[in-house]
Amino acid sequence: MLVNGVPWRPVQLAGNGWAVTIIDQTKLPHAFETVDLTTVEEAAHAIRAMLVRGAPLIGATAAYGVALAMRADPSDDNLAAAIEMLRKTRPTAVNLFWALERMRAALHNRSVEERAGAAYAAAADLADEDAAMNEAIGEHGLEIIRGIAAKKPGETVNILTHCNAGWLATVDWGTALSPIYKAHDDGIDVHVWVDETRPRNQGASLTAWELGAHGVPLTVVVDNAGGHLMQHGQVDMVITGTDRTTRRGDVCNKIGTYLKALAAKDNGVPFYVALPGPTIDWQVADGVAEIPIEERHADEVGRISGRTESGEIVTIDVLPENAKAGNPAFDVTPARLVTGLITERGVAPATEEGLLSLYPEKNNG
Ligand SMILES: CSC[C@@H](O)[C@@H](O)C(=O)COP(=O)(O)O
Repeated sequence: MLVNGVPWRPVQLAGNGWAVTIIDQTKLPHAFETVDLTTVEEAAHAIRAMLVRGAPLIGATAAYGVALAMRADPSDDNLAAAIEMLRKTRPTAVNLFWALERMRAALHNRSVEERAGAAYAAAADLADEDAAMNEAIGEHGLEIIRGIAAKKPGETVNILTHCNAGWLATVDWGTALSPIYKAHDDGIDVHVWVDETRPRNQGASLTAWELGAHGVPLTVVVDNAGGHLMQHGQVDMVITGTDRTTRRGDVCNKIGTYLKALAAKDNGVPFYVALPGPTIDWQVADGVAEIPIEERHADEVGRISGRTESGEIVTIDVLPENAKAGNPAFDVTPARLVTGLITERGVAPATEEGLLSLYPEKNNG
């Protein structure tokens, strides 16, 4: 996507051809700052501290982290150590583990002389594939939006989304936002309700920033507004991303997604989830019982950052002293609440049969 007319990916090779440039997403929307990662430790820190975030982007950054490690020391021991370090950064997005296993498979048979070059090539392939998959998700999702638009000619299509599943969360296009970009570019009158997405405000800070930069009309709402908007006919569909989708179609996404799905069910609003194939964890069936949910630091709940009128970025406390805060970062929406899964291969019902119809090579039963 373009930033001030310049094409950007949230992870890309630096001008020197070997460092890895990321956008520091903790600074958005107030400042667009980039950071050059030069070591695997820096890549691990960027994922853990959420300078980069979003399931596909976490995977792509980890892949480049392995490349940085191989440039420094291409030994077997260092390959294993780099993968182990990166595996521990965040527990929920399965794209991280998928990307690391793909890097291991691409490199374990390579000689140490070949490893660094092969690692950069494998990371670049993975990144390009992510961008292509997300663009395809956009095309399939566009058909759904077209269908809704056709039923209300001359009226706005109102779409609610949670967290940030746009181009900032991927290598390009995004997952949930990709169909919205396609619809907007196609001339469909779309408007997006953007959940602010406490505690880190990925909706208010990132989704609003990137949709706004592309000219897509949006309104930021507090996380609890969605049910009310749906009751009053102001939401035509919900689209979210996912960090891990089980083989039977349960979806794990940013905390609060489940409540939106319940409200959508109660109000007859279609609830779609957009994802590339690597976000499916074929080993897992029951998302509630089996997906590890990241518990993040209580400070994310107890503090809020923002910009003062004078332009200074400040962090303030919002809790009484000594109040305990809990911070589960994701929740699981059971498949029965999901209208459809929008993938790069098409749209499937959220069932094992539905997913296997799109990914028949995963059918080993
Ligand atoms: C295309 S991104 C899908 C998900 O990763 C996204 O919706 C999300 O929940 C991101 O969470 P985050 O904690 O910001 O990494």
